[in-house]
Amino acid sequence: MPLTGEYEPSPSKWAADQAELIESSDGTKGTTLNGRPVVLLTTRGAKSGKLRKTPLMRVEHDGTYAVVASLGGAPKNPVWYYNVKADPHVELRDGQRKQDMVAREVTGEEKTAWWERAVAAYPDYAEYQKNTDREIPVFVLELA
Ligand SMILES: C[C@H](OP(=O)(O)OC[C@@H](O)[C@@H](O)[C@@H](O)Cn1c2nc(=O)[nH]c(=O)c-2cc2ccc(O)cc21)C(=O)N[C@@H](CCC(=O)N[C@@H](CCC(=O)O)C(=O)O)C(=O)O
Repeated sequence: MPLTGEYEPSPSKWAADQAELIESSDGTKGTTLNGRPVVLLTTRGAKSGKLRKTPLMRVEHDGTYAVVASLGGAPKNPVWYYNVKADPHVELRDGQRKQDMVAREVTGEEKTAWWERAVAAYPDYAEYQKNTDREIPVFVLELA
């Protein structure tokens, strides 16, 4: 069931602009960062109930996606992490394809495997993790 509701752009201009470019071009523009593919995650705000759209690096393996709550290695999780914990029903846009998904935070060996895939997709994640004591969370997205 697709997420419906009022969209509230991110106050982070660069993210909001990229989200807007991806959506307004039906996923044909704005889908890279530093030459690496970017996807768009729609979550439901845990307090406002509004739709939030968050560009994230594309991490995919055998048809399954993961998203990484890196926030550049900041000491705290991004807000969208808490939205997903509160309501795991998300929408993932990868280019022109949008899918309703259920997000599940991974731990242990599963996390280790997905972390390797994430770093392969976007090597900066390894740097971010080095720069913070926070263990950067990873969600696997499964078809709803
Ligand atoms: C700025 C903040 O955003 P955030 O959810 O913390 O997410 C921060 C970043 O992760 C986000 O900007 C990402 O898009 C940044 N980012 C990546 N961020 C990542 O964490 N990982 C990535 O791989 C990544 C890649 C990426 C690629 C391109 C790009 O343009 C941005 C990229 C935000 O939106 N804050 C809002 C609140 C949003 C919200 O969800 N509010 C909740 C309530 C929250 C609460 O108060 O409990 C609600 O609506 O109910 C605000 O301050 O008003």
